[in-house]
Amino acid sequence: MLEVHSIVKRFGGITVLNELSLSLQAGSVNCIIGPNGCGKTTLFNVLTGRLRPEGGRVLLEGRDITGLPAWRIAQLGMTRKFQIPGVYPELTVAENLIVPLAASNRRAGMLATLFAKSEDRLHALLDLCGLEGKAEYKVAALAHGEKQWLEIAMLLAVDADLILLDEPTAGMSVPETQKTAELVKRLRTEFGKTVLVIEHDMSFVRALDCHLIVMLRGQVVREGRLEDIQTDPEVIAAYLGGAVHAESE
Ligand SMILES: Nc1ncnc2c1ncn2[C@@H]1O[C@H](COP(=O)(O)OP(=O)(O)OP(=O)(O)O)[C@@H](O)[C@H]1O
Repeated sequence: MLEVHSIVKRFGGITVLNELSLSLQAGSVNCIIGPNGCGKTTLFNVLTGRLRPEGGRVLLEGRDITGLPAWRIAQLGMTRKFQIPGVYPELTVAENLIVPLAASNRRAGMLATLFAKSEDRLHALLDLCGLEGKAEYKVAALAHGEKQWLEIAMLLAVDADLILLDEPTAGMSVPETQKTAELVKRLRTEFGKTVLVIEHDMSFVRALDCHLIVMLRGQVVREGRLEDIQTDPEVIAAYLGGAVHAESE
């Protein structure tokens, strides 16, 4: 699905991404972990076209997308959630989903059947984000966690193949965090999506039970399952020690 080759990104004299490489299998869930400032969000900005790298290449399903504008990369099938919910607070839950549904149907040239087809998809999306009973609520009235789930469903509505989530559980309670992990897993199991998540919350990482990518100083230093990498001395020193400690507090 995604191949990243030797990406370099500098800000002034500081190299934030230092020949970073990684690849994602289609239909997999992956989680990037790493200490503050190691370049996780910068990587997302490069992948999605918000930042142009000084070196390296990004291939999406074999196609070179390096340096393309963000709107074009979104059109080609990569979509992204920021930390803060990107929802329309003055619209209802259903309306928030209809906007991206309409956009994706129009792209697919299905304007004539837009409403008939969207009805089924709308219900599937409401079910995914657990908001079927609140379809007519104004989004401004939702809890923080509900807004985050709604936005994940909005990403699914545009039908991109690769979904990037930047700290989707930030500001969530423990039950909300667990529910988010279940939702993210469903993106793969029910919808066949490839998912790349940045996350600090180790209870979420455990619940997600997925392929982990450990970043340190702008590079990928380890990959694997949590049980394999959590015993790695470099990972413990760099990140997991502090995170596991934070979880137990
Ligand atoms: N636009 C920018 N201009 C200058 N420096 C930047 C810019 N964006 C990020 N940086 C710097 O690059 C480094 C990596 O930042 P980045 O946000 O990618 O890290 P991160 O791993 O996502 O951190 P966190 O876990 O705290 O979100 C930091 O030192 C940050 O200050």
